[in-house]
Amino acid sequence: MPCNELVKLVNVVKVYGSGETRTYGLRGVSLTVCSGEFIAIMGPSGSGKSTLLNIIGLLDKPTSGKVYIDGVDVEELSSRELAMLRNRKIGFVFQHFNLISRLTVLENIELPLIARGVPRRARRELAVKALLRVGGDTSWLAKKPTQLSGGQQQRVAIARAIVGNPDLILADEPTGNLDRVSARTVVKTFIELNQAGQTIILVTHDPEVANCARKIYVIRDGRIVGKLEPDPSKCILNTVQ
Ligand SMILES: Nc1ncnc2c1ncn2[C@@H]1O[C@H](COP(=O)(O)OP(=O)(O)OP(=O)(O)O)[C@@H](O)[C@H]1O
Repeated sequence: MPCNELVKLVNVVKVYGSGETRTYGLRGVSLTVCSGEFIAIMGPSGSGKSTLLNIIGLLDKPTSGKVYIDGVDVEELSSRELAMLRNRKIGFVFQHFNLISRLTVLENIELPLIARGVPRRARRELAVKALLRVGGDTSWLAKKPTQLSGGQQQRVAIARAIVGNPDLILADEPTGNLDRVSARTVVKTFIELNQAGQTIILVTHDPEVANCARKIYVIRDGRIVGKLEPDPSKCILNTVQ
């Protein structure tokens, strides 16, 4: 199948600090992600997984190297254009959900649409649709995030990530804070989104989550050091009853 290059990194290096505190986040990563892929990134603590995801997600800039999103060289963009590209193309899911506690579930899900100027009624419709798509319930809409369980909060966070129909979902340890049953539900949601055509890049420590992806990259000490073939029989959907 031809590859529509949604993400392309060329020799990306990220250095934090300077002088004695100089630390390498990434030491030269080249990576192409085609539309429709579902990639897991695994590696030990401090290997550069979050740095990589933040650079792909345009939350951070490389020290050197190139980042292209859907063919656009992001270095050429103003900060406003960058924010617009991020808003339209990328949805984020985090380990700690990162929902805003003083807003309701509905308001949290609507956030990416507010930045785009979508009118209120259309926002609500899209938010409800996104919530139902991830297995959520409309009775959650008026609640505050803390009134929900961890697994439910993560579903709300996924709804927020997909509400604007982004090309790419980036998930940083999305099951890291969940019990096994909730983790399973969240992974099932990602699989369904991917089967519907969504591109997903997911960082995880958990082999039972990585084995649900269609490709696994291993990162160590700031470099992609290998690619593993996922074993679906060891995917959490097939191991947790
Ligand atoms: N803001 C920062 N300032 C200085 N060093 C940083 C910063 N962010 C990351 N690093 C360093 O960069 C390296 C890669 O960190 P990163 O958080 O990307 O790893 P990780 O694989 O996501 O780790 P974990 O699994 O523990 O979350 C580590 O040595 C880390 O200490």
